[in-house]
This record gives sequence, C-alpha cells and structure tokens, in this order.
Amino acid sequence: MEGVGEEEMEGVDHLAHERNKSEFDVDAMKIVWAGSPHAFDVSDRISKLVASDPGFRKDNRSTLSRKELFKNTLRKAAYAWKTIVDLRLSEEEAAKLRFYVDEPAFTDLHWGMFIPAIKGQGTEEQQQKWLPLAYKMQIIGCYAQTELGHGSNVQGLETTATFDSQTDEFIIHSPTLTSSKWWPGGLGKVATHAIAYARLIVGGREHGVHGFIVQLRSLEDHSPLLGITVGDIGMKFGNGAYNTMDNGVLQFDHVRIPRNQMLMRVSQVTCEGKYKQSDVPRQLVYGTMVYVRQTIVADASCALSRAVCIATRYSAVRRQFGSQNGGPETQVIDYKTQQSRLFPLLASAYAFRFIGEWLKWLYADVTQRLQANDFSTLPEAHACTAGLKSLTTTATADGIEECRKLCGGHGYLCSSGLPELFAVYVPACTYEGDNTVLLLQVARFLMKTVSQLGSRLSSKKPVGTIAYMTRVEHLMQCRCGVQRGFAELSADLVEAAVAHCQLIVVSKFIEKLQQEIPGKGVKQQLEVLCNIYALFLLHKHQGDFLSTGCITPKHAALANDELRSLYSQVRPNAIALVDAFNYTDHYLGSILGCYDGNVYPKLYEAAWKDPLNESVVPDGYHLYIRPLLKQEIRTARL
Ligand SMILES: CCCCCCCCCCC/C=C/C(=O)SCCNC(=O)CCNC(=O)[C@H](O)C(C)(C)COP(=O)(O)OP(=O)(O)OC[C@H]1O[C@@H](n2cnc3c(N)ncnc32)[C@H](O)[C@@H]1OP(=O)(O)O
Ligand SMILES: Cc1cc2nc3c(=O)[nH]c(=O)nc-3n(C[C@H](O)[C@H](O)[C@H](O)COP(=O)(O)OP(=O)(O)OC[C@H]3O[C@@H](n4cnc5c(N)ncnc54)[C@H](O)[C@@H]3O)c2cc1C
Repeated sequence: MEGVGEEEMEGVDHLAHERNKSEFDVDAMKIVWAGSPHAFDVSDRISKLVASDPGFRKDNRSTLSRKELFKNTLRKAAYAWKTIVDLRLSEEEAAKLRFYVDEPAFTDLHWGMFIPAIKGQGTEEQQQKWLPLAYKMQIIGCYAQTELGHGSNVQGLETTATFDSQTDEFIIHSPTLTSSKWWPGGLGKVATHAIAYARLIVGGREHGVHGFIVQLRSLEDHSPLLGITVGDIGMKFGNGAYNTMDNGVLQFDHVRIPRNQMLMRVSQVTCEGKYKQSDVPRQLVYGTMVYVRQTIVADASCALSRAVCIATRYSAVRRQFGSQNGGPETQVIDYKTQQSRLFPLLASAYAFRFIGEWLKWLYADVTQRLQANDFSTLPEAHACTAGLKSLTTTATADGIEECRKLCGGHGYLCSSGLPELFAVYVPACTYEGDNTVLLLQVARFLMKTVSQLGSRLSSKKPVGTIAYMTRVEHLMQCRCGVQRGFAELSADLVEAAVAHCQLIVVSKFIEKLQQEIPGKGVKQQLEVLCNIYALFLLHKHQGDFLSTGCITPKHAALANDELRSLYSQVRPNAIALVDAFNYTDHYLGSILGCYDGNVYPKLYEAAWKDPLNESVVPDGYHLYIRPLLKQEIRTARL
C-alpha cells in the first residue's frame, strides 16, 4: 500500500463526534431492534463469531470465477455445518450463523423451504421418516415448483404424477420442454432430493397440483438417478451476488417413486387408487409459500437497514462544498436534499422491522388456528403475507439502489458493498411470487371484502387488518360491481392494494409505540421515525389524498413543514440510529459503511489489492496497447 500512514488506518473513530451527539440510549435501542434481550444476545454473539473466523471471509467474491465462487460456497456451507455441530449450536443460533455467513447457498432452500414443506404438508409419518434425515443433512433438499413455461400460474404447471396402482407408485414425468423445472435453488448441483410439484392423475382423473418427495441423486456418488436430467441454469445478474446459488433445471423421464412420497396432509391417494381430500382447504398446498413470504418480510428490514447504515455513515464522513474561511466543507448528511432521501429510508428500515415482527405473530396465530381446524383467518394471512412481501421487497430493492446513489461515485464501487447487496436482493421482488401478481391477490381479497360489505346477505363484519373498512362510508354503501371489471381495473386495484398494505405498516408501527419501550429517549426516537414514515408517504402520494378530498392543500403543506422539522430532529441521532442495528464490519461488507468511518485510507488500500494492479504493465500490453501506440495495429494479431 502506498501513501497511507499506519495511524490513519487504525484505532481512530472518525464518527466519534457524531456518536457523542446522540440523544438516546443506543444499547436499549439495540434490544428493541433485535426484538428481545435474548435475541440481541444470540445475534451479537453469533455475528462476532462469524466476523472473527477467517473461514467466513467474503471480501474476494467479486473477483472469483463462477466455478471458484461456487466451490467456495460449498466449502463455507460445510464449514458452517462443522461449526454448528462442533459448538452444538441451537436451531436459533445455527439459523443466525447461516444468516451472518451472508452468502446465498443451497442451505437456504434446504432449511428455508424443503424442511418447512415437509413439516407443513407432510403427514406425521412422513415427518418422522424424512425430517431426522434432513435435520442431520444426510439428505439435502430443494423446492422444485417453477417450470420453464410457468412460475406465477401454479395451476398451469405441466409436470405430471400419475398413480400406478399395480406397483403402488407415482410416475413423475416432464411431458414437454416447458415442463422442465427451472429456477429451484440448490437443484443445479447439490440437492439429493426435491419437493417436486406436479399435476396429480389418479385413475385417469386430474386432481390439481400436489407436492412429492423425489430423490434426484445417488447418496453414494451424487450421480443423477435413472430418468433424471439435472443441471445449473447459468449465470445470473451481477458479479458474485446470487451466483453462489445453483439454480437448476430438471427433467423427469417416467421416474417412479413410492406412493407414500406424495405429501399427504392436505389430500391422500390410497393404494386402491382413491383420491381423498382432508377437511383442510386446498390452498394449504401453497402453505410453504406463505411461510417463506413471511420470512422474506422479516428479512427485508435486514437488507434495507444494511444499505441505510452504509449510506448514513458515509454521508457523515463525506464532505462537499461550503467551506467557510478555509474550514472544513459541509458533511453531505447536512444537506436537506440528502436528508429527504435518506431519512425516510431509515424510518422504513425500522417500520419494516416491526411489521416483520407482527407478521411473524400473525403467521404463528394462523398456524395455531389451522391446527385446531379454524380456517377463518387464512385468507387474511394470505393477503397480508403476499401484500407485505410485495411492498417491503419493492421498497427495499429501490431503497438499496437509492443508498448507492446517496454515496455518489464511491457507491458504484464493489467495495461499497451496495452493488452486490442490490444484485443479491433484487430477485426477492420476483421469487416467492412476482410482486405485481401478489398485489393482485391482495386486490382480490379487498374486492371480495368490499362486495360482502355491500351485500345484505352477508352478516360477516370485517375484522383484523380490514376492520377499518366499516368506517369508510362510501365502501359501506358500495354494491361492488368491481368483481366483474377486475381485469380492466387491475392497474388501479394494485395501487389500492399497496395503499392497504401501507396502512397496515403504519398502524402496526403506531401500535408498537403504544407498548412500553424502556431506555432513555428510545421511544421518542421511534416516534420521530414513525411520523417520518407516515408523513413521507402522505407527501409522496399527496395527489391521491388531495384528489380524494382526504386532505386539503393546507394539510399537505403542514405535513411537509412537519417532515422538514422531523428530519432536523433525526439528524443528530442518525449515526446512533444505524449503530443500533449492531452490524459488524464483516456483515456490512462495505468500506463506506465501516464503523470507524475511516473511509479514504481503506478505499485507497483496497484499490491496490485489485487483481488488475498485480502488475504495473497489464497483460495484453504487448499484444494490444504497444502496437496501437506504435501505429503497428494493422500487423498485430488480434
Ligand atoms: C429463515 C431462512 C429463510 C430463508 C428463506 C429462503 C430464501 C428464499 C430464497 C428464494 C427461493 C425462492 C423460491 C420460490 O420462488 S418458490 C416458487 C414460488 N412461486 C410462487 O410464489 C408462485 C406465485 N403464484 C401463486 O402463489 C399462485 O398461483 C397465485 C396465488 C398467484 C394464484 O393461485 P391460483 O391460480 O391457484 O389461485 P386463484 O387465484 O384461483 O385463487 C384461489 C383461491 O386461493 C387463494 N390463495 C391463493 N394462494 C393462496 C395461499 N398461498 N394461501 C391461501 N390462499 C391462497 C386465492 O386468494 C383464492 O381465494 P378466493 O377464491 O377466496 O378468492
Ligand atoms: C433468484 C430466483 C430464485 C428462485 N428460486 C426458486 C426456487 O427455489 N423454487 C422455485 O420453484 N422457483 C424459484 N424461482 C422462481 C420464481 O418463483 C418465479 O420466477 C416467480 O414466481 C415469478 O414467476 P415467473 O418467472 O413465471 O414470472 P411471470 O409470471 O412470467 O412474470 C412475467 C411478468 O408477467 C406479469 N404477470 C404474470 N402474471 C400476471 C397476471 N396474472 N396479471 C398481471 N401481470 C402478470 C408479472 O408481473 C411480470 O411482470 C426463483 C426465481 C428467482 C429469480
């Protein structure tokens, strides 16, 4: 490294003056962010364990080839498993460890979808057989639903599972090219088993899409089993990023599996070839998606807060213009324009944290009710998970990109951590349901509710997240003809669905503030953030509020004045509010966001570590640069 003194690199906290300004108890806020003292303890311990272990190093990802990258991911996953076993980590600690390793891998699908699918849709017997193997990673599973031709339209899947009563088996088959499974993570190179979704055919009759446990690869030498064609679908968006994952393609050629490998909690096929439906709603076949959507909402605040932490710390370090009498220039965080872009994102990170917490509660509640055969809250749970997944992932992906821009040119460097964070995160807008398709589900739920409000036959009063509808006069009077014109109005209905979800986020933030929140100044800070979140939305959509007569121009102006004042209140606390996320420098993976704010020497040092700087004269000089300079280009071999 050239030109950087040791003292500039080590030990000095360049953000100390910012930290000294804060008006609240940061340690207490850390507990609020984590959810509880216990959750904080686990998260803090495990994040430090991962950060201090060179085996989990991740700063070289963008320079590795796909093959090297993937092999390194396999190594890390194996190393993580060894750590979990050696240290006898609990399930909670193990999940945190995978989280802080911070690299998309087949294990996400194994623990995040394969196991939950068996738990949610398998019978007791099936769970007893498969779960112990999966928990010990003696089998590795993936979730194979999407096909080349159909993803959103699950009912349009073409893979078939035909029951053969002679042998008591299902024959799993891909009848067309478009029926090839396409996208499942972990499928390409690793998974030994899949939960494969296929149209069930019994005695010549079709019964819709069901899940089946299918072994794909030998447990001895990993070769594909008879009738299985399997591989990776190729490079995806961004360098490094999601390319650590082996999203795969899979074709079945009349693959036979025993009858008891159909997931039979929702419906069963007997050995005589009888199809039986349990009392539970058919939609429970989609249960794994509901579960994962809920976890995606909980994770959105992690990705957004990470980007916001980087952009906030860097905005306090970065200075441009405004020097008075040779004094320092202005910190860019002091520009009102920077604040009006950054602080709503900071507020959103907190809002999404709390909505994630609430959705976890809602999911646990609906699961408990389902076990007691109470299916009444399932439509609301589906609408909430679908809608909030859509809202939070769209806002988070857009927010990460905004944070990159807030960091100016340096935000475009891989060492800022923001390009990779965006590339890894943005598919969340598509997987587990395209965000528009999911909002249409919310719109459908809302229209159904409105039509029931208008019907004299229905005695049902809307409760939970739609209880407010009884208070909206024109909805109460609505004889809903919208059901008939749904497709025509769908673009507007999607906007209504977003507004409904925003209302949930704001009201759950307000409810959170009604709880007791210990720690000096903590509640006040959260109140400021909650007001920013709500008023920013009002400001952004003031056209809608004004045109519907919900507010007057005077209200709109007052809201905007208030917003400016709230930004000034956040300013001295901004660094402490991102410190409360308690992220290690390892997890942040960003020179711009490092805790000590010592950005410039680190950027300078990192540049010299780039492989392109290994030699002063680049490879290719003699072939391509010198002939150009010497005007010998016509004779050069290109
Ligand atoms: C802790 C670690 C966590 C790690 C997590 C892992 C990390 C993630 C890595 C990424 C992995 C990605 C995986 C995937 O992407 S898997 C594939 C996901 N695919 C989808 O999400 C497809 C989206 N499509 C659908 O969900 C459905 O097809 C759709 C809802 C769009 C429509 O379904 P369908 O046409 O069958 O149904 P209808 O519209 O006719 O509706 C019928 C009624 O059923 C209701 N419904 C629909 N879905 C559900 C559901 N999931 N639960 C409950 N109810 C549901 C629907 O509203 C209709 O109701 P009404 O008749 O009353 O109106
Ligand atoms: C990184 C990644 C990982 C994935 N992992 C898995 C996995 O592990 N397992 C798995 O099974 N799948 C996986 N998937 C697949 C994923 O679930 C699907 O891609 C997703 O559900 C979207 O479906 P689609 O690709 O068919 O999009 P399409 O439905 O083809 O969407 C294309 C466009 O059409 C629009 N559109 C579609 N239908 C409608 C409609 N009814 N009305 C209005 N507009 C509509 C959409 O909004 C979108 O703009 C993964 C995908 C990605 C990107």
